[in-house]
Amino acid sequence: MTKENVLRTIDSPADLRRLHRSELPQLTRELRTFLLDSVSRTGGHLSSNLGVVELTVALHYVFDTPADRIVWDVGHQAYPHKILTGRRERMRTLRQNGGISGFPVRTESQYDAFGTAHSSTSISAALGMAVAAKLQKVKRYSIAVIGDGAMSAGMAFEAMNNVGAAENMPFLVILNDNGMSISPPVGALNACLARLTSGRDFAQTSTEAEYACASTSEAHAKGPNVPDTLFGEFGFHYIGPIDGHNLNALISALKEIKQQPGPHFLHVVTKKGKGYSFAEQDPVRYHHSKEAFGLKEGIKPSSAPPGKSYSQVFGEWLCDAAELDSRVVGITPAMGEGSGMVRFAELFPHRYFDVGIGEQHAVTFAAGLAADGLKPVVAIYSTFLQRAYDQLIHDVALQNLPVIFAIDRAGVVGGDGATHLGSYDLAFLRCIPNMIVMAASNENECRQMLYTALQQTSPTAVRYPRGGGTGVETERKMTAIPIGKGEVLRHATGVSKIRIAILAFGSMVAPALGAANLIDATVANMRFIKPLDTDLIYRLATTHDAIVTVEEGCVMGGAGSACAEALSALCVSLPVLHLGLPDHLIDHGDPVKLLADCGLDIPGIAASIRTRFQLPLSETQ
Ligand SMILES: Cc1ncc(C[n+]2csc(CCOP(=O)(O)OP(=O)(O)O)c2C)c(N)n1
Ligand SMILES: CC(=O)[C@@H](O)[C@H](O)COP(=O)(O)O
Ligand SMILES: [Mg+2]
Repeated sequence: MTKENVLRTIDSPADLRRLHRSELPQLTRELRTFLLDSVSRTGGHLSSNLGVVELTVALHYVFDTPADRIVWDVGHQAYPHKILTGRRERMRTLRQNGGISGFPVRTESQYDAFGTAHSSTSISAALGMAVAAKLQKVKRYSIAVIGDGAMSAGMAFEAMNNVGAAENMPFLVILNDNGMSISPPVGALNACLARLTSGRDFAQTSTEAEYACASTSEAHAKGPNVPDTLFGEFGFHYIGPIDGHNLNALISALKEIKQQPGPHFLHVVTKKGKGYSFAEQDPVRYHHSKEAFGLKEGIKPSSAPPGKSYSQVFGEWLCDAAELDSRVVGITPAMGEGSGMVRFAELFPHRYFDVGIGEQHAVTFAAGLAADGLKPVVAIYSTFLQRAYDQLIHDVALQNLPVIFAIDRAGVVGGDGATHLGSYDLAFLRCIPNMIVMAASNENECRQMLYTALQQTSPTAVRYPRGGGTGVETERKMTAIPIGKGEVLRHATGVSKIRIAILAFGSMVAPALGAANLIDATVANMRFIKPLDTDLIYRLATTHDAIVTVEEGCVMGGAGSACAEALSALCVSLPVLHLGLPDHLIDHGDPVKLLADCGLDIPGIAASIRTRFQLPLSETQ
């Protein structure tokens, strides 16, 4: 091969497996260069991918994919895997409308054995696959690749607790230990891993190959019942830790593992951001880039949109609230940066709890804090709150504990796509007794709603979308909003023959106002999904000919459904149109376009109303 052309010849792992082992180092160099170039053009997850280049090459080199199954935990590190499994050219479409996903998706490729994006599912899924292979008498390997951050979640431990189901089976868990979650790691497991990696003098050179082989055989010599680490206690043959950038060591270890019955646990140590100095130095910033960036310059802070994001508004409010009330504590399940809590963590280190990836624990931990007199604020993305649903009901709501849920990324999120869609929170929160649920229509209202939440003695949720809002300034002064009260922002002027009232929720208030200007409708900012302002609904329903509800959440069971239930209970009958996120998955892409595709922008809302109520264009423009 001539220089710099190996990657071009790899259209599938079968091509990779035809390479001579001596050609692999060049392939990994080209793969890393291609990855960097590609992500710098599209944006997306970077540091984690840079860290698994050698591991990905080694896995596809040693194992017979797609027959052998690889489950990538979270899947944000699966870009090298995508590049090597026939999607090299499509990387330029990554996370864009109609392009390939930033996560493994079964329908995208036969090499994506299992869809991931929410963390810590890989061991369970791969274990299921191993057992399925055995029951179906198929010979194939099942492999979970899980990061040290994802490993700390309850699900990973539930799966390991069940690993006896894979006794003597070709089952392998690879722990990719880069000593980082998105943020620096937290917790006892991390400390345990740090002891493992520092306690053993694992070499950084080719001698590691021998080390890996030796320790594999050693593990087998001991037999499955001899624990040598925490993972050994669970029943794995523990191998490692080995240098995850040493291709020879990786290949030797994997080949050795392949020869022996499982379950195996291979502990590899990698560097997040490997090979790109900006990312190596600042893996937190380079975990993910929202957009394209110059490789020489790196990600610029100036690329942030003008105005405050909702996460910033939340973070500022949290600092102010903590200043005012010493009972306020902030909790994040491993999303401190994304949730806007960096300043709070600096100012109030003893009142800041990054509990690692552990949404269930975060919520019940908050319930405990609230039970004993504190004011816990759980900052959580809508999509990740799904994981703590029972804790929300059983531990918080049933005991009516005043936990505040600051629900970020509610609605369409953009590049992360269907797995991260914050579509369901309104529907799944509004049916829980004792809950108060608000949706912020702009940044200032978000601040005031959070303040309102702090005054409550019941569990209270404030939801807001990813990114910025309307750009309004936040007032320093905080005033509680009357519970369960909406407000009319615009009155129809009477130009239209059909008098329409739009009941708008949260982020849909602004586009609803825009649409109302086109079709001449009344617009109410409902503010509360629960308790709903039924007086306002009654007043509007009895003075208008039709009601339209608009929300950035699933139409089924959401805020609009709550309004329909209220109308029915009030015995008011009139035509109602519900607008919101449809009953199908919303893929990745530009969030503005995705919302427009759902008819949730100004022209879309106006068009849906015109069509439904047969408003002539001439009458309403
Ligand atoms: C249930 C869940 N909570 C939070 C996240 C957000 N998240 C994505 S990657 C990540 C860090 C994962 O760390 P690790 O597994 O060590 O992988 P690394 O990024 O270090 O490669 C987090 C917190 C998620 N995807 N799923
Ligand atoms: C993979 C994952 O879950 C996170 O990295 C997520 O992509 C972050 O999303 P935000 O960019 O919205 O914080
Ligand atoms: Mg990690």
